Amino acid sequence: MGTDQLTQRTHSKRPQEPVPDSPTNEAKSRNPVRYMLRKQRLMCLAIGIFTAALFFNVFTKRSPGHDPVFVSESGVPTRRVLYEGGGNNRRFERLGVKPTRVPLGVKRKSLRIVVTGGAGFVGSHLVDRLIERGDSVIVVDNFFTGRKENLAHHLGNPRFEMIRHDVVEPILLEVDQIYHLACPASPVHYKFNPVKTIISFYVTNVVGTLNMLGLAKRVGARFLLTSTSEVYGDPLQHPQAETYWGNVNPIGNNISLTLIFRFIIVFLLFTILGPGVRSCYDEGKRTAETLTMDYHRGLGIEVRIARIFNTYGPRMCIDDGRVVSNFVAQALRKEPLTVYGDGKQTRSFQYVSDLVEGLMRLMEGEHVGPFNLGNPGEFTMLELAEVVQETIDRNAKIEFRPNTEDDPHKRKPDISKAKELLGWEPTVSLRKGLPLMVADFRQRIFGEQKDGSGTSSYA
Ligand SMILES: O=c1ccn([C@@H]2O[C@H](COP(=O)(O)OP(=O)(O)O[C@H]3OC[C@@H](O)[C@H](O)[C@H]3O)[C@@H](O)[C@H]2O)c(=O)[nH]1
Repeated sequence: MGTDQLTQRTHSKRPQEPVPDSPTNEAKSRNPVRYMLRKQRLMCLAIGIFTAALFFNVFTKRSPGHDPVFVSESGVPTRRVLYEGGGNNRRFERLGVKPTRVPLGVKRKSLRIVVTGGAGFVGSHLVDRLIERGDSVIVVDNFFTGRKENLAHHLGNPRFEMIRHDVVEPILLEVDQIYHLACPASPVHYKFNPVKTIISFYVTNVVGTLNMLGLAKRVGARFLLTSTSEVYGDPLQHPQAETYWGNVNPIGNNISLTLIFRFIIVFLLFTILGPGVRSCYDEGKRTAETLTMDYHRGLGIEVRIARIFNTYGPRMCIDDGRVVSNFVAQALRKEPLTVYGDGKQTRSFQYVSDLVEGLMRLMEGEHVGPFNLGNPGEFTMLELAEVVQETIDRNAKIEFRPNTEDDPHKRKPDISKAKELLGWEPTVSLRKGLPLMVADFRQRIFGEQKDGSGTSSYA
């Protein structure tokens, strides 16, 4: 029976089956999807890539508008936009800046970066941005003016390390980039005892810079020096471009003087003339610039030089002695705002996030510098006092005090070079940045009052 039934079934079905005319037709008729996958694999792959690209472009692009501090009001994309954004790079090409675009799906190489003075006001904001960008950061700080609290939020992060170390001593670290910020920057610190300070300033600026340049040479790292607008002294050119050699009292020397010669002259002048002269800072930084360029020209070290103009923002030392921190703290404490001299001297105030953006662009760019990094908006000290009054307390009083010796009469950066070559310009106005600093100061001053001795002087 079995054999008969089988024979019959087979026999009866045979006429209904299509006669396969080729193996392709056979496969197509059995499973068309499988056929597509097997025979048109390339096409499928292309469709897959296209779909993935569409997905990542549409759903993973971050809007730069979520962070008010780092967003360009003028529409100039920030570094973050350069890395993650697309399409808006024609503007940079026009400016001659090479936009850095990482191919889709390929992660940017994480860098190892040392920041000297990284626990300070500017340094800690820079560290925040570098960590946020995905780099590993080692902070080297002697905590002379830097504060651990500025970096407390990074403790425990495996990409963050903090070393108590004075840059006047050599240090060996395997890093790709060195941001050299270590140096107290407030006139209060360097005007207190100039004769003594000149030595420590020269040691910090000269030996510290030499040590970090030496490190850059040993490990092949790129080195960025944070110099200062003070190198222009009391400028005779206004605004100051990078080509201006400056007007620094008391010797009015130029950058080509040799290190030892300059040191001896400045030291002797301090000893003879006594305190009151501010050039220990100016000269220290000018010498550091000279050394940086010498290492670049003579030894081929990759260097960058930033000349930083007056900067303000959260985490500034409250009793730093600089004008913005003084005015803000005084207004909050209901004390009179101390205006030195007639208050007609001018300065340009940049918010710290703008500076950090400029430093990072400079480091990543192709240009040695020097570059002025400052906000060209110019204010007299009386105008600044007015903005502080508007922001904190309209009834705050003004108290005039004698001005300090050699105080520059005016200062304003010409930032055409940074605009053109780095695609950088400040985006945070004084009226927008000041409230952010006030919020931080308010919290720290009144927080300190609660934790402190309990005096009612801040009430
Ligand atoms: O309470 C104050 C403090 C300062 N001032 C005046 O405000 C002006 C600015 O003084 P600051 O001490 O804030 O800063 P300076 O411009 O003198 O130096 C600064 O410049 C650039 C940075 O690189 C330097 O780190 C910093 O020293 C000066 O004219 C000063 O006389 C006041 O009117 N009242």
